[in-house]
Amino acid sequence: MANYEAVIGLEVHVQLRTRSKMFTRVPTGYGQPENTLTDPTVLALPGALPVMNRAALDAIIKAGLMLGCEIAPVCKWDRKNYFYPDSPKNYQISQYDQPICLGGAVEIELPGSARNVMGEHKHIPLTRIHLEEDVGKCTHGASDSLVDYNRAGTPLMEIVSEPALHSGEEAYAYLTALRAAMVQGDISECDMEKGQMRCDANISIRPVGSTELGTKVELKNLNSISYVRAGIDHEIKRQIALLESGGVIVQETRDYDGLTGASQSLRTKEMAHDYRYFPDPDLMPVRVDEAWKARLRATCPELPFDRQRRFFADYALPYTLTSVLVWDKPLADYFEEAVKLAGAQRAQPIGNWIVNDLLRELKAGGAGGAGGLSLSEVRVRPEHIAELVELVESGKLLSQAAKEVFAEMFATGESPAVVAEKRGLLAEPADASELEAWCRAAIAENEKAAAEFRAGKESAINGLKGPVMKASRGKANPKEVDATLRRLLAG
Ligand SMILES: Nc1ncnc2c1ncn2[C@@H]1O[C@H](COP(=O)(O)OP(=O)(O)OP(=O)(O)O)[C@@H](O)[C@H]1O
Ligand SMILES: [Mg+2]
Ligand SMILES: [Mg+2]
Repeated sequence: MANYEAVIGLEVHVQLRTRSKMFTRVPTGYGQPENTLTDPTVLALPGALPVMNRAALDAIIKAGLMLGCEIAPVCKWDRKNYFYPDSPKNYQISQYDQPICLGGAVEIELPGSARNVMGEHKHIPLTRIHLEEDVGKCTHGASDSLVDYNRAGTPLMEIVSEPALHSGEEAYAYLTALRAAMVQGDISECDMEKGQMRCDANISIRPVGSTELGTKVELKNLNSISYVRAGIDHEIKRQIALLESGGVIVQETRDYDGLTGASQSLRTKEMAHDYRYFPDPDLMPVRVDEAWKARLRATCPELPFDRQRRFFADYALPYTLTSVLVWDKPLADYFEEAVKLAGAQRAQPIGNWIVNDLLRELKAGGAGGAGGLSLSEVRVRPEHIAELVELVESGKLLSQAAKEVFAEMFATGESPAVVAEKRGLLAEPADASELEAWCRAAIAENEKAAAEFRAGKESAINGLKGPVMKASRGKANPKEVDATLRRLLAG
């Protein structure tokens, strides 16, 4: 049995988050009554002419810059001709041989050996990104079909990867990274359930070691990232089984059903469309100069993996924290705001409070338990987290008390110092002579621990802290206890 390698290229369609459509002022939208977001241009009534939406061009140029594409100095519009009711014009305005973005790459991370271990990174090269208009939506009933043109004319970009992915897992990682970049760049919300991001997967297999590409099968209607992963893995198995049993792979488009996990042929190569592309005579080519690019480059956010590398370098933050923070831009911004206030040396406890405690409360929806709050609705601000960490680090708040303070602060939005004061949770500044007396007593009563510590067993000091804390009824400042014990033990 030969060993096969899978080769996968993805075509990803992303709706741009513009207020109006690609070639007319009609607003874009989802969930409105059918055929209300239309006008003569959307409906292709005689005499209607397209006018380009600058915001859509801005968005695709920004996307291209974020992904390291070359922005073509000149690009043009072409008509992709086909006859189907989802397009009243009988063609779709797209870009054929002169797309706006060329090259570039999507950086991906594969799963690590464990959840808390960083996985391998790869750069998946892009072929191109072009701009086109979305089409309408057909709903087929038993005896008739209905068409809704609300979606028609929505700015849509198509991101085409090189055939450089090799498994469903890699495709999953690619789509995750791409979606995060587009969401963080405010280019699209990429909600796959609303069709704002859609993916076609082209899949072939070849014997390991071969450099030629095999015959590709295109999978359509993959409407979640998990379905893409499952659909690809299913198709790879199907192709291998077919070749192993002496069959041949035919170039075709298949439909994958994420619910049943089965696929069926939609059309084969013989039935493929001939789109008769030609330049659209109603639209001028687009020239993108340096100033336009520079203006958009200034708006590009740091990509998640770049931010993660900076978090490692600047804050020595562990992977378990960075891998949660960087995928959520508002959360990572919140973290950095708190760090700015409390100092980089406190980044780790700040990260812990945010990733563990704040996120848990957000998921639970706060004290009311309504479930699912967003960061913008939360009353705890970064300065509160910074202050809380400072109180703990200075020894004024013990960790159990800090948890109580956090819960109350989350509920009321009061500052941690105010909450701690009000509830009498602050550690009392110990009288120095009293503290020293407690420490001397603890050393005298725990000769073994004291001797072990003096002999170099660092952890033995913990056996002495307990009695001191007990004597102080939990109010002593642990930092001061530690310092006093060390001074006495050294003397
Ligand atoms: N043999 C192959 N095996 C796997 N992937 C392939 C193979 N050949 C091409 N691809 C991938 O298929 C995709 C082709 O997309 P492209 O939009 O260029 O053409 P298309 O699918 O023919 O056109 P359309 O947009 O009409 O679907 C790319 O992502 C490319 O990497
Ligand atoms: Mg394509
Ligand atoms: Mg295709």
